[in-house]
Amino acid sequence: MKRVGYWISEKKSKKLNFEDHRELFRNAGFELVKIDLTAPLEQQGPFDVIIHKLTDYLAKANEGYQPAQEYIQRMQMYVQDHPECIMMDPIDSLQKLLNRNKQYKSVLKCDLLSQDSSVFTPTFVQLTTKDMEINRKKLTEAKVTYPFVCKPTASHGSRMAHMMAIIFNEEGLKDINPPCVAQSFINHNAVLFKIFVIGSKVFVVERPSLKNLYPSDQATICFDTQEVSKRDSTHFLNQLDASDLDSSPVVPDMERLTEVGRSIRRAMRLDLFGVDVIIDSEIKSYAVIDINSFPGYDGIDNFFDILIDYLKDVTGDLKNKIEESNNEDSLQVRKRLKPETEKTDEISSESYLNIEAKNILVQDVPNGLVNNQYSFVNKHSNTIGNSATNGL
Ligand SMILES: O=P(O)(O)O[C@@H]1[C@@H](O)[C@H](OP(=O)(O)O)[C@@H](OP(=O)(O)O)[C@@H](O)[C@H]1OP(=O)(O)O
Ligand SMILES: Nc1ncnc2c1ncn2[C@@H]1O[C@H](COP(=O)(O)OP(=O)(O)O)[C@@H](O)[C@H]1O
Ligand SMILES: [Mg+2]
Repeated sequence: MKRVGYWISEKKSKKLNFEDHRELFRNAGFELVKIDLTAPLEQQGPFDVIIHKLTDYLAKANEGYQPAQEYIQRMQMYVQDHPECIMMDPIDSLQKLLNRNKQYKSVLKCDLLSQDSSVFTPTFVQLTTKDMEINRKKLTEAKVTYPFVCKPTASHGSRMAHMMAIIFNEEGLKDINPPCVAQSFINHNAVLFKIFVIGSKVFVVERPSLKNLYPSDQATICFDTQEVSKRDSTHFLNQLDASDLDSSPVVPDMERLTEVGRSIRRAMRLDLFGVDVIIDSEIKSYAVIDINSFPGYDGIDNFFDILIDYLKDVTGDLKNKIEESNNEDSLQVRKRLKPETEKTDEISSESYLNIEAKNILVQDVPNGLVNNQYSFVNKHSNTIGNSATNGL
């Protein structure tokens, strides 16, 4: 029996019904061990794999909160002392997510952004003062355009991380609340695509998003992101204006969305994460606007089966390769091996798109070729039918 150490918050554990899946893990040969971060890890191990969402503690540790620093250090020491233990989403990778400025800079380094001109991250700049002149200059230099979204620099660690403002004009610069990242607003017909990644598997779920917005003399709008992009959000900002209702519906290129997930995985060395992507309603380019560690996977019904398959992958073939290697520090070898496994896995990976929260759309990409025929699996009736891309 392989031992899987895990640490996620109580809230997340309940949301995912994590504990109810112990039996499923056991039947697959994995014993789930809940990690107690307040106690030494050596006595709680050994762990073959560790899965976690430590972003909030890491944010607190960065702020100097001592208990959180101890928890993070405990985890890091364990992984350092046990190179045979595979830690998903290493702390260094999480650090890049916690600060939106660093996060967007990391996205810019993704190979996909240099290879595919239709994938981008909207222009952004970090603002650290309320001084309107300084901010005006920085925004101009960074080519940030009106309207823009002001996002707290810290992406995790408190409710404030999700309180944002949309600034429409120069007068609105007085509403900037530093430290924040200002990012050009991209009109996307109020449709958000959440890419959910579980190792080499990539899923896409459609969500409501913000309506199209234009530069104007209107006052700054403040909003809580948790109210606008959930499956059932019905915020006034989700309702497209009548003049935008006619614009053509956004049809996602599943292969491109899948590649966004893979490319970010390669660049940021993450295993369990989500990417928020919007498609520019004018030029149809794909904008990466947010990366989340261990998201809710809402809409991925068989999340645990897929996670278990991934655990089998990383504790099976990959681990054998690591153990066979005695030339180098095995942790280093593991780090270099990850992209290799990814390449072979790519052939078998599938993408799922949840349409109107009822249908799961399965895209077949045989041998990496894009196939325009999709199969809808209705979750309620289990019936299967076919539809072409433009039938969405
Ligand atoms: O489930 P958690 O741990 O509260 O984290 C949520 C979660 O990642 C959520 O993603 P999703 O499940 O809705 O895809 C994130 O939503 P957004 O991408 O819409 O912001 C939340 O931000 C996460 O909360 P937190 O920032 O506390 O990690
Ligand atoms: N640059 C942008 N252009 C248009 N809409 C955006 C942009 N950035 C964010 N949004 C909207 O705001 C929501 C929250 O932004 P996001 O960066 O994902 O914050 P959070 O980390 O709180 O999820 C998104 O789901 C999307 O609806
Ligand atoms: Mg988001």
